[in-house]
Amino acid sequence: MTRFAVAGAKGRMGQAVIRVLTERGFDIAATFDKGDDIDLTNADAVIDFTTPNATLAIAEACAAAGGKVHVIGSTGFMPEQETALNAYQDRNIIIRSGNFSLGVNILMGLVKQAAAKLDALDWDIEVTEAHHKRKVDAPSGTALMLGHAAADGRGVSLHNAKVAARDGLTGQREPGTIGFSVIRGGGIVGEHSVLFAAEDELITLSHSARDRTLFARGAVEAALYGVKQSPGLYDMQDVLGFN
Ligand SMILES: NC(=O)C1=CN([C@@H]2O[C@H](COP(=O)(O)OP(=O)(O)OC[C@H]3O[C@@H](n4cnc5c(N)ncnc54)[C@H](OP(=O)(O)O)[C@@H]3O)[C@@H](O)[C@H]2O)C=CC1
Ligand SMILES: O=C(O)C1=N[C@H](C(=O)O)C[C@H](O)C1
Repeated sequence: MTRFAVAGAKGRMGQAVIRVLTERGFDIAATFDKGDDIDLTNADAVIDFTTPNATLAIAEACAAAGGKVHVIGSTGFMPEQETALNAYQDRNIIIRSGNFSLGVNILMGLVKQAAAKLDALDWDIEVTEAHHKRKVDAPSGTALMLGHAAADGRGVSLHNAKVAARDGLTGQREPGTIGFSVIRGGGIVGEHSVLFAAEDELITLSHSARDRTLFARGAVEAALYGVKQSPGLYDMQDVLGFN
């Protein structure tokens, strides 16, 4: 039976993961938080919802322990942190997603399809996300995944198309850009929508998360998929068989 370690165990997601593992009767070999030793000796897979810096330290610990399944839910990585993390794919089985829910992973396909069909000169794309007041990164990992799906559909790079902030005398909307808006408040678990706007009609594709347990369930499924894979970089689309 797969033996799990849980990183960020006292956090909102860490607690949800421990609940799901306990309900399903899995062996929790280790739990750790900030300041604790990362001992992965007795674990096959670590589920990690922490911070980018912590995730890099955990990737190193996985590699030092001979290569482990590293399920990464942490968001807010800077480009250089992404590069550093990707370097571990030769040694670890990395399964990383900004959102482990089934719904968001289906939404990504729908967004890509719509973006491919709607002419960039006539249809503007705007991604909106809302989260609880304690979230520290923006736009959310999910919003960025949806932005990438839209950009892929259009055959452009999100890096070039992204407009993440508007304030003051912004000038008119640049055709072909993909805009992001961010709301933070209260206890919102996670709301995402992608608006396709033409002069006379609008399409909105959206997802609403009502409970963190759904992310935790997805992460556990990702780990169970990971123990059957070779070292490499995977995402939730692979786990769900969508790739
Ligand atoms: N991909 C997905 O489906 C989802 C991703 N997330 C992402 O997961 C991350 C965590 O979210 P959430 O649980 O709400 O955040 P929390 O702040 O509640 O939890 C993060 C936990 O990580 C701990 N931590 C910080 N540094 C380290 C370290 N070096 N080693 C081990 N543990 C550490 C924190 O401890 P301390 O408080 O002491 O600093 C805290 O317990 C965020 O990036 C969020 O965006 C969230 C939900 C779903
Ligand atoms: O921080 C959160 O809470 C969440 N973070 C993820 C993200 O950045 O998209 C996933 C989910 O929306 C909740």
